[in-house]
Amino acid sequence: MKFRKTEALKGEVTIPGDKSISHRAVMLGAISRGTTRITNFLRGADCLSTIACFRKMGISIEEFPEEILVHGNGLHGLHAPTDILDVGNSGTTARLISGILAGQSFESTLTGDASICRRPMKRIITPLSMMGADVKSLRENGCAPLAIRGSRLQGIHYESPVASAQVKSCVLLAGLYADKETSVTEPYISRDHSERMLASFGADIKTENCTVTIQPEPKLTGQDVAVPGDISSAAYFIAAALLVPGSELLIKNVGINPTRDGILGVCRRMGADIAILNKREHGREPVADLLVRHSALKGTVIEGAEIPTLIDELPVLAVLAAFAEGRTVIRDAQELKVKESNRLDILVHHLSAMGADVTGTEDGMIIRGGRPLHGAVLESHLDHRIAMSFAVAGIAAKGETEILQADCVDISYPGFYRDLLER
Ligand SMILES: O=C(O)C1=C[C@@H](OP(=O)(O)O)[C@@H](O)[C@H](O)C1
Ligand SMILES: C=C(OP(=O)(O)O)C(=O)O
Repeated sequence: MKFRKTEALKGEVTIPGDKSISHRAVMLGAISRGTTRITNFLRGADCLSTIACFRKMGISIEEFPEEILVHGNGLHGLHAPTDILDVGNSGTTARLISGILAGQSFESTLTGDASICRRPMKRIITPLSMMGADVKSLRENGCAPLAIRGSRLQGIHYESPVASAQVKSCVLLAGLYADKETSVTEPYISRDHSERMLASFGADIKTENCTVTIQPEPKLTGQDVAVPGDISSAAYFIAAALLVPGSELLIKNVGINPTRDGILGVCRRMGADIAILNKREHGREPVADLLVRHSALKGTVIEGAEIPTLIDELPVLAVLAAFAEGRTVIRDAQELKVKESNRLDILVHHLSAMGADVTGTEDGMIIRGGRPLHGAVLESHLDHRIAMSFAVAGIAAKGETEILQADCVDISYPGFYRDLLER
C-alpha cells in the first residue's frame, strides 16, 4: 500500500468500536445467564477470534449487521472445547480467556499465530498457578501454546510486576471461580474496562487506588453493551488531522475513559488544538466527539503512570514527535517490546528510514523532531499499529511511502485505509 501527501482532512469520521470492550462483552456475555446484546461491536480479526473460541465451548453467538447476540450459559456453563482454541493474533484473547479457562472443570489447549507464540505468557502462568490452576507452556518457553487444566481456584492477592490490563483482567476473571476474594495490585492503573463491565454484569468488584478486589461466584446477568468508538483507532485520525495543514476533523463517538485517554493530554502538551465535545456516557464508559485542527507541535516527555493510558498509541505519538519541533523523550515503555512486534525497535528503524533523528533507549526513545521526513519502503511486521502509524507518517511526509503487508490493519480496523484516504 502506497501513501503520498494528502489534502486537508475535513468533515467527520466515525471510527469502529473499541477492541478491548468488544472482547470483554463477548467473554462476559458467554459466562453470564441470558442474552448479551452488543452494538457497535468491532468486527476486527482479534475480536472474531474471541467469538470463535467461545463457540468452540458451546456458546451460541449470533452475528447480525447491527448487533451481536451472545447467549450465555452462566459462570459454569462452558463445555470442554471441541478443538484447540486459536486466538489468532490477539494477546487480549489469549490472556483473558486463560483466566476463565483456569476455573473450568475441563482441560483446554490454546494457541495462536507466530506473534502470539512469541509473546510472554509467564505473566499469567504465575498468578494462575498461585491460584491452583495447572497451566503449562507446551514448548517450555513461557509462551503459547498453553495447556490449561482448570480447577476450583484459591483466592489470592497478586502484586503484578507490570501495569497490564490483560494480566489484571486474567486474574480477576479467574477470581470469579475462586474460593474467596481475589485482589490484584498493579504499579500504575491500567485500563479498567473489565472492572466497569464486570460491575454492570453483576459482579461484586471494588477499586481502591491501584488495587482491584473481586468476590467469587457472582450471579452474572447478560446486558446490552453499546461499544464506544476505539480511542486507539481514533489516534490515527487525531494525528493525521494535527499533521496535515488545513485540517479540521470531527471524530465522532470516541471512548474517553480516563485510563485510556493519555493521548489527549500528550497532544495538548505538544500544542494540539483538540476540543472535546458532547461528553456523554455509554453504559459505564465515557464517550465524546473530538474536534481536531491542524496544529504546530512541540516535543514533550511521556513516562511513568501516563504510559499505560496510551500504550497502544505510542507508535503514532512517536510519529507525531518526529514532525514536532524539539525533543520528545519516551521512557518506561519497555512493554512495547512484547506487543505484536518489538514496537520500540521497529519505530526507531522506520522513523530513521524516513529521515527522522531518533535514538532508541532501553525503555523508550529520544526523538529530536522537526527534520523534514521523506517516504520510505517499510515492513509492517504484520503489526497493525505499525502499519497505521506509518500510513499517517506517509500522508504527511515528502514523496512516497510504501507499507508492506499492509492488510494487517484488519486486526483492529478493517476499512482503515478507505476511511483515511477516501474522505
Ligand atoms: O486489556 C486489553 O484489552 C489490552 C491491554 C493492553 O495490553 P497489556 O495489558 O499487555 O498492557 C493493550 O496493549 C492491548 O492492546 C489491549
Ligand atoms: C497490543 C495489542 O493487542 P493485543 O495485546 O490484544 O494483541 C494492540 O492492539 O496494540
